[in-house]
Amino acid sequence: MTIEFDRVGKAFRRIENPARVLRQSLFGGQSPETELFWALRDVSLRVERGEAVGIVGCNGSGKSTLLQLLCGVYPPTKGTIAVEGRVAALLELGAGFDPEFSGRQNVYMNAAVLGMQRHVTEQRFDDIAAFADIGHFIDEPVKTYSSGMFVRLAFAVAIHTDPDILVVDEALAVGDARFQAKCMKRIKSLREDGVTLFFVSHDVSSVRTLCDRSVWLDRGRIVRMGSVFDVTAHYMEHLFADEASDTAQPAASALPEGAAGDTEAELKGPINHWGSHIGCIRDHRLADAYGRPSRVFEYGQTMRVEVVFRIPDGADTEHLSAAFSIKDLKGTDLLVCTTHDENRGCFRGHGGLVRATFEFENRLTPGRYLLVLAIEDRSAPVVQYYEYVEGADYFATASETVRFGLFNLPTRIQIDAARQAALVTEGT
Ligand SMILES: Nc1ncnc2c1ncn2[C@@H]1O[C@H](COP(=O)(O)OP(=O)(O)OP(=O)(O)O)[C@@H](O)[C@H]1O
Repeated sequence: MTIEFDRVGKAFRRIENPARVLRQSLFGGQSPETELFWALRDVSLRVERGEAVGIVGCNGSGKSTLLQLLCGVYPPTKGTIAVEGRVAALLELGAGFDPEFSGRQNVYMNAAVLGMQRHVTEQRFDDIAAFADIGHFIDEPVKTYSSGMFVRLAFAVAIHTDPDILVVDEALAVGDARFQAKCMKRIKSLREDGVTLFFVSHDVSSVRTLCDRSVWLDRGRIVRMGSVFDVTAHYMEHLFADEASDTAQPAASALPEGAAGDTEAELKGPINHWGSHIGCIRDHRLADAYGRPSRVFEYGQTMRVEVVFRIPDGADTEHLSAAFSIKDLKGTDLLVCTTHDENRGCFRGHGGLVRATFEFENRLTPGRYLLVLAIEDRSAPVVQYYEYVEGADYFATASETVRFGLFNLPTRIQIDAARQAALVTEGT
């Protein structure tokens, strides 16, 4: 066991009437009334060494409070928290850095706070500076840094202090794409070394990439906890249901908690199913080039996705779109195809039932995948769903030879003798 939260609650005292504080400071009188606000309630959670837990939830749901309790920033109001191991945290920007000192001085101070001895920091300083990659700014006062530089340095220190538990709160969102990718890579390699990860992000796909478990918080309570795919799918369903029009009826999910597990038996039925016209998708099929239904496809084989749907009453057929996507079992979209983007207005003049057939060469490397089907209204920049089914079907791909990557593009390859070691651009 690395971390255990047992019926943890955290309350903050909030001033009920801020105007009264001002009045009291100006004119004296009765001190302002405060109320207890429970930012977290009854949170029980057990995390084993090496697990990666992604915390999701709307603004104010208690995610940061949970991380701060974990890092010991303040004690819980109720319940107990046990943490075994050294915690390195990237909480809010600025935490742990002194703006008046240079980056270099801050590295030493910050590493010391994180429990590293000075000679170890000395040995690692060049690696830290190289990872942060902020050039001469390393010797400038931190107050002159951009928020991106700040995160770079803070992250560089945190990952070089041999943490047992790494806690990352949104911070990566500040860095540029290259730095984010570098951090993701580094977090993954720390995970392989057995580091426990707590990760808060509004970006569900990075939670899915980095974490195997997830906790969804809402108004301080755990709504759902379990495999990352299952929890984030329900969380997204909730978000979309909120955003969709009032007529949208989120459907009860057909799959129980933990459905994103790995056995075939668990992968039946949709994980996520919602929309304003649920039921407009009448049938679908995965098939080979001859229309024979199949759920196993060879690499390079032609695959078909066939869908029959009823055009929703009153739908604007100019902007109606049928779409499918293929996801890996972590929920990453590997390919997405919509009639709107490929063949806009193709349903013009159609009414009643329509069949859409998508045919493509399977370039997915061996593995298991899920099919998402959607009937969309693309008249506005934000896609509205008449029906969305994540996990409409599941299939596997196979290959006689080893294939790397997620999927490969048809590539023309040419090999010939090179006359010199450099490539020369024609006509220059
Ligand atoms: N020190 C504090 N004093 C009073 N209230 C607080 C304090 N810290 C947090 N809160 C309140 O607790 C609730 C949960 O806050 P928290 O920052 O944990 O949410 P969050 O899920 O991290 O939100 P976000 O996604 O916006 O970062 C919020 O309503 C917040 O206003």
